Amino acid sequence: MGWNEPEGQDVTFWQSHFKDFRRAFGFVMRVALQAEKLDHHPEWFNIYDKAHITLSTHACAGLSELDINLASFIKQVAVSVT
Ligand SMILES: C[C@H](O)[C@H](O)[C@H]1CNC2=NC(N)=NC(=O)C2=N1
Repeated sequence: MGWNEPEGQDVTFWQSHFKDFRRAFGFVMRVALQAEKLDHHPEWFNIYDKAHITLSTHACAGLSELDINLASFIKQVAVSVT
């Protein structure tokens, strides 16, 4: 679990070891609600116990404060899922 180094224009978060689908999708749901609140929407992938999120800001074709803000929220949620 963790962030990759920014590669070019985005930052990717991955979490591959949730215990099951319920936890992985619960994580995605919590991030979705925060994304809607911030009006800032990730690109993501989920299969069973894996969730993979890519953050970028289309408006500036790169990273913005909103990505950093959402990234820190995502990390907090991810570590709180047991
Ligand atoms: C109109 C609306 O505020 C914009 O289209 C928002 C919506 N969500 C967004 N999400 C992301 N990731 N980047 C954006 O530039 C963006 N723009």
